[in-house]
Amino acid sequence: MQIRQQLRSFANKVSVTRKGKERLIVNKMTSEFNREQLESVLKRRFFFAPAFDIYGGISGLYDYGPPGCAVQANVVDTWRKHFVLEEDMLEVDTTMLTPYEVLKTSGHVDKFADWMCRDLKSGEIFRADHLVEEVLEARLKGDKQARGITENPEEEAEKKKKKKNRKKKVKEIKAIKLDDQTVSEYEMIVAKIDGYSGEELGEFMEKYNICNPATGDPLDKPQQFNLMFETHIGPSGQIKGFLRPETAQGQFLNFEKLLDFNNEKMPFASAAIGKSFRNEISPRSGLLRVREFLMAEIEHYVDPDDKSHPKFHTVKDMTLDFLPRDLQEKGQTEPVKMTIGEAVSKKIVDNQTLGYFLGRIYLFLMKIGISPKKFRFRQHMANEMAHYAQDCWDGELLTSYGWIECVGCADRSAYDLTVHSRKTGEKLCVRETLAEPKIVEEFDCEIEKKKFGPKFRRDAPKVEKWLLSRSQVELEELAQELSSNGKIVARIPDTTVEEVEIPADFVKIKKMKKTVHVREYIPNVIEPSFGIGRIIYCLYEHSFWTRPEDSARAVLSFPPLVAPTKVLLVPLSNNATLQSTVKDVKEQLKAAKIPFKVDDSSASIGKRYARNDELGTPFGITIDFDSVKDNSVTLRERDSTKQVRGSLKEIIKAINEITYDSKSWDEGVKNLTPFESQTE
Ligand SMILES: Nc1ncnc2c1ncn2[C@@H]1O[C@H](COP(=O)(O)OP(=O)(O)OP(=O)(O)O)[C@@H](O)[C@H]1O
Repeated sequence: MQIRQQLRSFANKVSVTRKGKERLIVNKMTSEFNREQLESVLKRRFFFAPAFDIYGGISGLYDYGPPGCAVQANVVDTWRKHFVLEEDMLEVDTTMLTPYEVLKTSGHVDKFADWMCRDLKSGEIFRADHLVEEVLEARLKGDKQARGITENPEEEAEKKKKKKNRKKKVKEIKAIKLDDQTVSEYEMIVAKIDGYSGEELGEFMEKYNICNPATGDPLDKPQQFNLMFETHIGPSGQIKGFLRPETAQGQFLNFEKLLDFNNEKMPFASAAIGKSFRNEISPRSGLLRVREFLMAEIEHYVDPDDKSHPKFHTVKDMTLDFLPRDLQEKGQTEPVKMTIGEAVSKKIVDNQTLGYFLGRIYLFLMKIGISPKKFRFRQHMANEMAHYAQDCWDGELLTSYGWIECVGCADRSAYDLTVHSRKTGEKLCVRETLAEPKIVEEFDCEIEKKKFGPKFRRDAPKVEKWLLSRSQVELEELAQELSSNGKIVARIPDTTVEEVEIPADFVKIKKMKKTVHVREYIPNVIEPSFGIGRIIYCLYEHSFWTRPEDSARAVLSFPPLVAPTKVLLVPLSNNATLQSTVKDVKEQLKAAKIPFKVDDSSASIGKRYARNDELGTPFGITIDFDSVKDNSVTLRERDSTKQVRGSLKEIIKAINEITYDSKSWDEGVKNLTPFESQTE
């Protein structure tokens, strides 16, 4: 929820116990998990690599290689089917280049920023909150050491092992005892680190003497740094713009066209998948904090008076891990298990539509292979959210860097449509014909049209349009302004003057009884927002393990649905007799649209399988001399290394059912013959 976090100057402080940001210090994974080994596999097998590598790279920019691309394509495909198709969403593809005006109106130009501070000597730049956090955590750790308090020995050993390879700002931890008061102050700051203003961070830096941790040189006061990449559109350099920091604004701006496309029916949702750009001050933790990343966002438009969801019953009995704000306020970090139905009925989750999407987000993540044990929904604290947001939950995944926000799900109220409507004068609202006409008391705006031309000249149509498109709340304010000042003074978009003065005799704004046939409202927006790259990195961690009998043999246990290649085809040997069968099997796999790779190298079958376990290939088909005789092949399952034998037709059927119909291995191969093999 970047925009909500960045717009928190509206809601200054966060009293959150500890948001799961990347933690360079605490590795909460099981002791078997070895991040260096995973990273080495991902690098060696070219899942991804630093962009512009041979030029030295630029931090926060990465290229995906063939397996990384295939995983991404499969995750995006699953997302599209799970949300866009199953939920009848309207997908749009909007431009990444966004004019200044749009992002000024949305609040990004003023508020989409983090705090940075500069080393006065070397010019090195630090992200202020990360720096304060890391320095204080290091001092707290030094204090524990000085007091002889040891942490979990397993974790300690793991950390020592990794310490050497880690590039950290805080290089050394000195065992220095702090007084109790300082310890509790440090702990409180670290716990609430997400919510401090630049001024407060500056005060901590001064009070606790926080300098460049590597050199001890002094740092400048924190300055706000806008995270958007600025550019100019067109050769004149006159049109200022930005690379978009989220896809959401492009969707809001198309609201009217989408509503029309949907035959004016509500509720409905738009969706977009596309790159977003954020000039992060200190990109780190691999794919988790980068400067260019793929987002998949949904904007679900709903009646503010009725946030029920027709399919809520399909998720209401799902039990999930929730970390609500009241628990966080009490310092609790353990989530509670609850059904979505209970969370909504107790108003822990604000409404059914939000609850419905929490359920759908969870199901999507499980489908692509995220571990249910490393997932939780954490609610934003009341003052962590933007002032307009009604409720907001982050889908967080546990990684070796700690709990990481991978999906945000917020009720953004009517904020975005309202600000864009105000700015452009376009009504971004829903008009619903009422079953029965209603008598209502409403503000009405009558204008003396003939007076507008002579006074406002070219601006006249814009002033008229602006007045006639005001909402009820705005009309009430304008009526008060007219009665107290005798005129309206307003900034009206695209007029030739900065402020327009409308005299009292040009316009009458009065409350009157009216019979209305139409109800007009600005919809609220429920927004699930996915960072695809972050999710994929978590999937890599959650899928990674090594064979107990040989820790050098790494496996990526992707579900077949998202695995880059589904089948490894291995001829038993290079004997020419097998060639025509191999060709035949290839053709049949192609016809069945099953992505496969052939490994006909001279390496042993076991080695060939092991190489592909690292790529997460879920199935192996072995072609041997019996295959030539009777067209039977063996099928090997990556995780269990179990094998079965059957005709190629039966094997293809089993692969398809396991991959695309979510059948388990046992179910998929129940009619095939178990096969004992010495190949592993
Ligand atoms: N720098 C980034 N690199 C990779 N993914 C990101 C980055 N920033 C945001 N995302 C992804 O986009 C999703 C939606 O963006 P949102 O604005 O909610 O994030 P955010 O709250 O700014 O994240 P953070 O607090 O970690 O910076 C996040 O849940 C995350 O998955």
